[in-house]
Amino acid sequence: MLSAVLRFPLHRLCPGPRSLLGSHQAMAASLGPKPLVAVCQVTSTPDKEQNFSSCAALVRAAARRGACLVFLPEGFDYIGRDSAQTLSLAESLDGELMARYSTLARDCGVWLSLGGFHERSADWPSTQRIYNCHVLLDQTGHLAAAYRKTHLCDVELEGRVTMKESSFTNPGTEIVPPISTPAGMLGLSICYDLRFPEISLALRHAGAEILTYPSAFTFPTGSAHWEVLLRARAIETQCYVVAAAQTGRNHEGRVSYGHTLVADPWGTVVAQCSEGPGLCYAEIDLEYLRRVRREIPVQSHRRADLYGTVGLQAALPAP
Ligand SMILES: O=C(O)CNC(=O)[C@H](CS)NC(=O)CCC(=O)C(=O)O
Repeated sequence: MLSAVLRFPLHRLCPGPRSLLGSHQAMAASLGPKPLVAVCQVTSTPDKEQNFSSCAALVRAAARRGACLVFLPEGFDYIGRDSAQTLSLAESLDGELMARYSTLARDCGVWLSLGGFHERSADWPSTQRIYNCHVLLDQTGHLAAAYRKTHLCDVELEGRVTMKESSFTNPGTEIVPPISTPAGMLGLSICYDLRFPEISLALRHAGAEILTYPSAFTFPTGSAHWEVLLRARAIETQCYVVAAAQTGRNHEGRVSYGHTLVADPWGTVVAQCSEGPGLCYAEIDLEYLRRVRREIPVQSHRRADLYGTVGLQAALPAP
């Protein structure tokens, strides 16, 4: 049976991947419509089945609107009540849940950024810890990239927030070079990584045009830091910044800050979700990005002779 989404012209607003289009100049000359991205805000719970239905409904709605790349937040698969439950629900990248997302990407013909999948890897039997893995699927459902969160959130705000991600998660050991997507070159990070400008600069040096921070921020830290940090990363790197977020009550003991947003390379918030689960959309204008970079060429004004080469030493190839 044909699913409902197939009745809609899915690729109306989506040019093909950069690699198929050739150089930046060819892209600029192509005068096609600007790629549209969709950013999802959800309230994941420990119920994986329910979370999948909610996320899939948002992805289908985004595909109907013509988005070519859809972003889901950290913990899109589930948010566990405690670390024991979080560990017990985790799957591998070739498990059942990823297979369902792969089918979803293929059926809808969209790329999926699945931030913060709880991944059981080959070292699970020995470490009994998981990875916090940002999975990127292409529009045929194939794995385009996987980045494992490198900065783990071990934070204690006295009497308010206790997070000890390292007690159940192994840190990732590498940064992943930006990936060519139909919306632009995409650099992958996750949540707490947002606090480290070094990784954003490393991705920028390696050619990123869009940085993404799928997140599950706490309320006290989110209300003080979320938008400021996201806009700062956008301004410093002159990239689009896309941040899908968990919102609301995930379970009895946890509330997430929400405020899913997209900032453009000038730092302007160009899309934002309101309260509760939902979607926001943004056009990615790479002509505008290039203008911002031309007008304020910070990248060529850096004084590595004075303060070293933050981000440049990363083991990433230059574009
Ligand atoms: O554990 C899961 O299931 C999903 N992962 C998370 O919720 C992670 C680790 S506990 N949360 C953050 O990194 C919040 C960062 C934050 O709030 C800040 O930097 O202020």
